[in-house]
Amino acid sequence: MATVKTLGQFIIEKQADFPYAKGELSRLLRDIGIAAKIVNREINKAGLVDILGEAGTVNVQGESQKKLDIYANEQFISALESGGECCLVASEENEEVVLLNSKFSKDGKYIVAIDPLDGSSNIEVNVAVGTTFSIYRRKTNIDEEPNESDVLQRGTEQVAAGYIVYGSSTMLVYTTGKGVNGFTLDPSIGEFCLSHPDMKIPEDGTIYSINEGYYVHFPEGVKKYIKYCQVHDKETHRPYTSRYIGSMVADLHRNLIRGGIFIYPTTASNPKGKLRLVYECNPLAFIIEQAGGRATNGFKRILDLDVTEVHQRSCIFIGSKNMVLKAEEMMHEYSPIDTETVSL
Ligand SMILES: O=P(O)(O)OC[C@H]1O[C@](O)(COP(=O)(O)O)[C@@H](O)[C@@H]1O
Ligand SMILES: [Mg+2]
Ligand SMILES: [Mg+2]
Repeated sequence: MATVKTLGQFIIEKQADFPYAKGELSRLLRDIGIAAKIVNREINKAGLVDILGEAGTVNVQGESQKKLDIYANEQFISALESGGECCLVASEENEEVVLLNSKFSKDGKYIVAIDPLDGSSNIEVNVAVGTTFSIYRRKTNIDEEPNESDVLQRGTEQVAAGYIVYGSSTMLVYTTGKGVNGFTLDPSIGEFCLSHPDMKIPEDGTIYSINEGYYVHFPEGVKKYIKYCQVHDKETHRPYTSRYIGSMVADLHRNLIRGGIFIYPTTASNPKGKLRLVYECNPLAFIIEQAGGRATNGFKRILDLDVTEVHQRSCIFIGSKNMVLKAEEMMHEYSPIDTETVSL
């Protein structure tokens, strides 16, 4: 009989990969798993409880916050605070970084950046949404008060990252830099169980994922790439299929399993891109790279981008390696960046 391996068991087992590990990161990942279960419980019965709709507040991005954005944010922050391994949180829903001050967490060695609810526009319509998380070691000493500078680290400094997708099933997918593993929540035992070991994204795919509603505002290189995807060419399995859920986590998860590319370029309304580098692009880029894929801003590796602001935005080309390389080729040819004037 197949034995299940829970997330907790797997994390402890993998701790052996890190000779100096004392279990802090394992406990931190456990805390994120606990908050994910609580948020999942509310999402599953969203229509029955007063958790749908607007919260009546606006976040630092100028977006109106949904009740579920706020609820998820509170659940993750309180789980991290009571867990004691994290001393500071950067969240999409908080303008300032959140100092965790409980007697346990103030000495926490880790920083967590989080998008508590990704795909907010899909909450009310019962379409998959997600959570993303990124974990760093603090840069400030244990006797110093952690601050924003602890968050302004390049994606290459992540010690772990992952996402939770709340879809037809709920899955938690994460990496600590040694491959990517996926766990499905079994509601009957209330545990995330290993269901997708050692996930790899196909080097090529036939799915492209971009909001074509903004087509006229896209850089020429992106327009050319979309046309490339739509050309009829049996040999290269084109035309590709267009799929766009509108929840980045769900679009990425599909492409991780099937192969494909997700692009959120610069647009007229978002000249620097829409998605946030620290808690959307960096964690997903770490996952996709660890699964054998590629993630750039069309010119430079996402994980190498300098981080100067907590809510900084970036454009992103992410997914199957050869598809991203092709899109970059188009960007270099049709939308070259003058690196003299534009810092990447
Ligand atoms: O509606 P658009 O402009 O295509 O944007 C959709 C994108 O915005 C997001 O919803 C932004 O994330 P949040 O919902 O966390 O703000 C992504 O999940 C998604 O990929
Ligand atoms: Mg998001
Ligand atoms: Mg969000």
